Amino acid sequence: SPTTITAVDVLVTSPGRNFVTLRITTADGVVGLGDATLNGRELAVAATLRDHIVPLLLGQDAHRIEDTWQFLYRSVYWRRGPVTMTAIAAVDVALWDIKAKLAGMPLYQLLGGASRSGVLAYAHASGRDVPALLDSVRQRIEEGFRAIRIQTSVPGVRTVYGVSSAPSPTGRYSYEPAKRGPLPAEEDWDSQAYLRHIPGVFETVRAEFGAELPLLHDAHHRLTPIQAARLGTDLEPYRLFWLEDVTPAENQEALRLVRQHTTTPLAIGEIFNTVWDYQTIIREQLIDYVRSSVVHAGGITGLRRILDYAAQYQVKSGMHGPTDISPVGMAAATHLSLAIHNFGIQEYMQHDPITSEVFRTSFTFTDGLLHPGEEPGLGVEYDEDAAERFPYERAYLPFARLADGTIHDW
Ligand SMILES: O=NC(=O)[C@@H](O)[C@H](O)[C@H](O)CO
Ligand SMILES: [Co+2]
Repeated sequence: SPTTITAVDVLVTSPGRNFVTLRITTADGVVGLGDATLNGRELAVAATLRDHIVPLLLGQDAHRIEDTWQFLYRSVYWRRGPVTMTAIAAVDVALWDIKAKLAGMPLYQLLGGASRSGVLAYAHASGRDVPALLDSVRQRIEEGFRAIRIQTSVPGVRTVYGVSSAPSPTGRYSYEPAKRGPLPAEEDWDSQAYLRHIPGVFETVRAEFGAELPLLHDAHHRLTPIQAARLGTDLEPYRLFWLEDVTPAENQEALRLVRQHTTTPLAIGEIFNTVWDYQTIIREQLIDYVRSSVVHAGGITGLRRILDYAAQYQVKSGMHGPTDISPVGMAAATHLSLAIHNFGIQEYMQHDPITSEVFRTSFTFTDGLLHPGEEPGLGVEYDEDAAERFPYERAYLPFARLADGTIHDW
């Protein structure tokens, strides 16, 4: 039939950073794109797709999104996990792209239409010291952002998460955590120094920018539950929009202790990939925002189900949107963020301009709001010739050790 899948290509390219893209083509020549990028383990997903999933897709009907999702989720047998769920996500998003193109409408219309005029985005501001941080906040405000994540260095800690060491070629200070090279970079960490330092940083930022500007902060899994409770309490006077990944959450019950101590809103889950990772923390309302992106949580089909579950408990979306989510993933997120009712906020780190030589997007960022645009489907084109100019180079996320050498969460 015209919607039979006749080609499935796994495309690896590195315009500014590594990306994996799945391209599905039907008999009548309709093309769908899915983002399959898993930062630091890109080739694991590429191999899962190329060696195991592509043979299952050829000859199938591209219209059957739900059945394909259930087939891939259950027939793999070894359920869940970032590699499997990212591979399933790429298939899912590519099929939604095709279906929306066949329907002649932008994907958000197929998901129920717009529930708001635009998608509130937040940007990253960072600085090795507070003056540089304040400049970075000013720059983001000038770019039109209405919500800003604050990350800065910590006295006594040589390196630290979220702070770019030098401007990118475009002068943009966006922070690309993965470093190209044969081995991952080792970073140091000191939770007590961090806990002593951060409240004063927000005191200064609030004094400089006032009480209204929505401020976010990412603790990046580094605190114990009681330390997380301490930080959440100390930050209450600064009324954060959210405090993210405040403690590792494989043990979802750990958030009970944090919740008992603080009213600072909590966001968790960018490294989660199914609703089961969230079941306790959503049902017990231990978090306020679900951080999963479309790319790592089983696609539109997977993430929409997590967010519908979250909506029953007044928990909202806060989709992950770093540079290691490709423009395809960002477009999918923007469509879903526009359509769902329980939208919270959308992370938007802005890719290095070189990325747009491969990915041509039609989503817009205007006056602090993203909009997916009116192109049929996702609204993204992939330039395969350009992609070949940027060969893959292995890159790793850093890891952290404490002063005595003990491995710590990065
Ligand atoms: O909230 N954003 C983050 O935590 C990111 O910077 C993640 O460390 C990277 O995207 C992992 O690839
Ligand atoms: Co984060």
